[in-house]
Amino acid sequence: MLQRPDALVTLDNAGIHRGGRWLVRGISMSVDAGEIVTLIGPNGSGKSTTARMALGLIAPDEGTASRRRAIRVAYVPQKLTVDWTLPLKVSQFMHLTGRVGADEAQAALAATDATRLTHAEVRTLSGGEFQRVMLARAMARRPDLLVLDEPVQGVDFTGEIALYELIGRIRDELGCGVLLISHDLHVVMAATDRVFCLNGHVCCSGTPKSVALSPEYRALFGNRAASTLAVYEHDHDHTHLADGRVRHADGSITDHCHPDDGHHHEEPDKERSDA
Ligand SMILES: Nc1ncnc2c1ncn2[C@@H]1O[C@H](COP(=O)(O)OP(=O)(O)OP(=O)(O)O)[C@@H](O)[C@H]1O
Repeated sequence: MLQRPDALVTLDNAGIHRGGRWLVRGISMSVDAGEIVTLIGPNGSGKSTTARMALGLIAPDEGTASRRRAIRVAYVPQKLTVDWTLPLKVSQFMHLTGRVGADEAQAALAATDATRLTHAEVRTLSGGEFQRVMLARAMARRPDLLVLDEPVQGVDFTGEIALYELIGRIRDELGCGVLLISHDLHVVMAATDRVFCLNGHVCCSGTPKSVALSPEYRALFGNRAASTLAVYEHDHDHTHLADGRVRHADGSITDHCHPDDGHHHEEPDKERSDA
């Protein structure tokens, strides 16, 4: 794969092998500065594993993972291991790990519309409020790369739209690259520049331009929502077997998927056909 000059992070044919099987394999992707990239795929398809490789938390057993030098990364994981029985105010939580100035913390809370939560107990926050605080905390570190694992988990649909808009604004303000992860995200905001669909490998990738908006959506959220939502749809035409082999639509079984498997019906972004 050609190294993209603006790439913050690049995975090239990267794979992770654990417990006698490949969790992901042949992953080639990158995130550029100022770009929002979304990983979608079913449970266990390797989204978090891929993100962890991109972050450098785990090293690929095959292929390479490279990051731009001196890159600042903020990672909002799917689960946080914090003892919520301890009283902890949002203001304290903002400074829990890493060096964040009081002004930066306040500015980030303001940017995520969470100023009024500054003195709230973290354990009393609603799902959407907590996500805003998590985003503020990540934003306050002024990262070059922001990695968000399931940022809309537990957030209602209207809140989901607002959060995606917020992530877009953070990208605009910081000029950072954003890697979003969602376990079955059919709805990706229009501001998502590229989508990679994983299923142990990159099934397909490209711009989320296969828009399929239902009239119900428009009725529910209005034109503003309609303009920010896109549905990225495709069909899988092969199945990954437990032993790592692949069963194809015609019933044949091979060791690997092939480029002509038919995953690639989504027109890849011509300039970015690096998947
Ligand atoms: N350290 C490990 N050892 C063995 N298997 C692992 C390890 N880490 C993850 N896995 C397995 O790898 C697969 C991919 O996991 P991963 O968390 O990357 O998937 P995901 O797409 O993020 O899933 P979800 O949508 O459920 O969060 C799963 O089957 C998981 O059980």
